[in-house]
Amino acid sequence: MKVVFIGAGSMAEAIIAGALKSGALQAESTYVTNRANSARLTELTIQYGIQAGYDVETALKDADAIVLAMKPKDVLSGLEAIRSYINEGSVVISLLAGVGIDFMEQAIGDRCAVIRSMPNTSAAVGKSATAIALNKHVTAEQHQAAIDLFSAIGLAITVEESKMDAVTAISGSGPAYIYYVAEAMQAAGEELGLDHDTAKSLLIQTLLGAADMLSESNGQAVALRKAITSAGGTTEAAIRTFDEHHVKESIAAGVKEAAAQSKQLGEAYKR
Ligand SMILES: NC(=O)C1=CN([C@@H]2O[C@H](COP(=O)(O)OP(=O)(O)OC[C@H]3O[C@@H](n4cnc5c(N)ncnc54)[C@H](O)[C@@H]3O)[C@@H](O)[C@H]2O)C=CC1
Ligand SMILES: O=C(O)[C@@H]1CCC=N1
Repeated sequence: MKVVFIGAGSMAEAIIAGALKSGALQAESTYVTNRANSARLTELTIQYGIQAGYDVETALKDADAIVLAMKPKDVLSGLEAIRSYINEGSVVISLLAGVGIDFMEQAIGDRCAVIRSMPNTSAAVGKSATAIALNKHVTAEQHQAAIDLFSAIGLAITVEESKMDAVTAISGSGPAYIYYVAEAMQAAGEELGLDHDTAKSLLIQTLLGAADMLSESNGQAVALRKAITSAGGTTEAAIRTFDEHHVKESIAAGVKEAAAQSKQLGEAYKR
């Protein structure tokens, strides 16, 4: 499968790395281009053995899928670059936050498969949570190929496009919320007298273990928390303090604000 990435940033690299490793992509038929940074293209060629360069004709001709991997603000220049290579059999996969399917259809013509996706940066370690939304031209085969590509970098599910703001707020930005909690726990551990590395090792293993427990129990967060919380014990003291500070409500408010921001950013890319 010939796949061309328009944009050579961190999301493109994360997907390329995961998909090459899993065999969903082959180096000889994976192309990447960017706007200006040729050193970056050389770096990707050396690291992954993929095809990188500025010869758009070679890259885009007969491509099975074109992945838009630039920042949303550059979407029009990206769509303009690919427009003359699009035909009825093309598949355009967008990674761009907030850019609506109808916006892309208007720029390249409402004639080929367009798949809007929202991965996250954990793609770099094969653990993205990716949601995709499809336009009406996507065939069952193209849908499966997209699921296979994103499954190579983690979990891949299909949603209605109207859910993308919620998806972005939960899993697109989500890793950052966990890092935010990690920052606070690391700082508190050090204030309590642990050295930096000890606090870090304990914290990382605690997050990994909790994520595995949550996964194995099929998301039973409340039950898992209660199992740790002894009456009159330390966890109870912590949770009581969190509740006094309305931490749960604050997190929910933050997630909702992210969704509102996603919606607002998307207004500029709607037709
Ligand atoms: N970072 C994240 O957590 C997530 C990012 N995304 C989306 O992924 C996309 C890419 O993000 P990053 O990789 O962080 O961006 P980045 O800024 O690292 O890379 C963007 C690349 O696009 C290239 N580019 C821009 N216009 C171009 C054009 N017309 N033709 C060819 N190349 C062009 C730039 O040269 C650069 O190589 C964004 O749209 C973002 O919304 C999606 C999910 C999560
Ligand atoms: O913060 C952002 O806007 C992007 C979208 C999801 C993750 N990062």
